[in-house]
Amino acid sequence: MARGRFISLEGGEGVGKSTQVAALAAALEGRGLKVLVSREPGGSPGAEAIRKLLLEGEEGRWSPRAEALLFAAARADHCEKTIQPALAAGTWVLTDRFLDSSLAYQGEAAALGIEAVRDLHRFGSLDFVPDRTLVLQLPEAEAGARARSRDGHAGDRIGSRPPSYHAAVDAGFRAMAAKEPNRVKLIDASGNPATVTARLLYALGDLLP
Ligand SMILES: Nc1ncnc2c1ncn2[C@@H]1O[C@H](COP(=O)(O)OP(=O)(O)OP(=O)(O)O)[C@@H](O)[C@H]1O
Ligand SMILES: Cc1cn([C@H]2C[C@H](O)[C@@H](COP(=O)(O)O)O2)c(=O)[nH]c1=O
Repeated sequence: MARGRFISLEGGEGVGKSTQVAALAAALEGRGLKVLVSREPGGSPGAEAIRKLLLEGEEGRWSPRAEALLFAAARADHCEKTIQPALAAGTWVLTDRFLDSSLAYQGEAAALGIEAVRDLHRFGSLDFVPDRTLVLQLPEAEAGARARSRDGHAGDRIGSRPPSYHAAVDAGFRAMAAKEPNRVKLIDASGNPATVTARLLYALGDLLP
C-alpha cells in the first residue's frame, strides 16, 4: 500500500484555512483518496489538552520559550499518535497548521529564532515535515474582516496579539516559502472559496495520483 501524503495549510488569522481544509478534503475524497483532517495545536487527545493551555488564559501565562515548548510537545504527540499511523495506512492527512506556524509565530514574531524552533522540532518530532505546505495569503484588512465576521472581537490568547506581531508572522511565512520553495507554496486566498480550493489543488498537482 502506498503511503499517504501529508499536507499542511498555513497562514495568519482568518485567511480561510479551516474552510479550505474541509473543501480540499472533500475534493481529494472525490478523487478516491482516503483523507484525515486534523489541526494544530491539537489533533490527538494529549495535544488537544495542550491546546487549551496554549489558547486560553492571560496573555502573560507563558513565557515565549515555554510557549514554544508546549507547541513542540503537542506536535510530537500529534505526529506520533495521529499523523504517522494514518500515513502508514495509506490515508492522506490534511492539517490546519503545523511546524511553519511555530516557525512564523514563535520563531519570527516572538523572536526566538527559526533555528531554535527547528531544534525543538528535531527533538520532539524527529524533524518530520509535510510533503507540501500551502500558505494562504490575504491582505491583513481582508483577513481581519473575515475573522471578525466569525468571532466578533473575541480572539484567542495568540490571535489577540497586536498588528505588529501578526505582520511579523506574515513575514515569517514568506521567509519559509523563500527558503523551501519546493515544499512551501504561497497561495492567493482572495476570491470565493471554490476559487481558492482550485488554486490549492493546482499547487498539489505533482503529488496527486
Ligand atoms: N474565500 C472566502 N471568502 C469569504 N469568506 C471566507 C472565505 N473563506 C473563509 N471565509 C470566512 O472567513 C471566516 C474565517 O475563515 P476560517 O475560519 O476558515 O479561517 P482560518 O484561517 O481557519 O481562521 P483562524 O486562523 O482564525 O482559525 C469564516 O467566517 C469563513 O466562513
Ligand atoms: C500551531 C501553532 C499555532 N499558533 C497560534 C496561531 C493561532 O493564533 C492559534 C491557533 O488558533 P486557530 O484558530 O486554531 O488557528 O495558535 C502558534 O502560535 N504556533 C503554532 O505552532
